[in-house]
Amino acid sequence: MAPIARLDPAARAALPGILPGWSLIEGRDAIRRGFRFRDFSEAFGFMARVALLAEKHDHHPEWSNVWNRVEITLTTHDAGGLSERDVALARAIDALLGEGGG
Ligand SMILES: C[C@H](O)[C@H](O)[C@H]1CNC2=NC(N)=NC(=O)C2=N1
Repeated sequence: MAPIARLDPAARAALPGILPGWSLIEGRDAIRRGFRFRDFSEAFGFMARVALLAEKHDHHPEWSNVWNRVEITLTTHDAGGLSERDVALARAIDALLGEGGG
């Protein structure tokens, strides 16, 4: 299997424009976004939908949930940092919420 390429500097610089809701994590080649819902049921429903997306992408989040909050961190373990897989999954997650348009 071909190795997964990490994002090059130009792709990295473009991230804020492509994924405005996501932030680069200090000291780690990863992006993070926090989500807040009405209650646990809505948060967990969102997580279930993200889980299906993750399986479809064969790319899986690091995440946590506290009642109505979900925090998702994306990085590519097989690449040792950010790759296009993270960008694709982040965009798909944003699209679940009706954001990002394409
Ligand atoms: C074998 C399988 O395709 C890999 O282990 C996938 C699974 N999900 C993954 N998810 C993430 N976030 N990074 C990976 O490198 C990764 N690799």
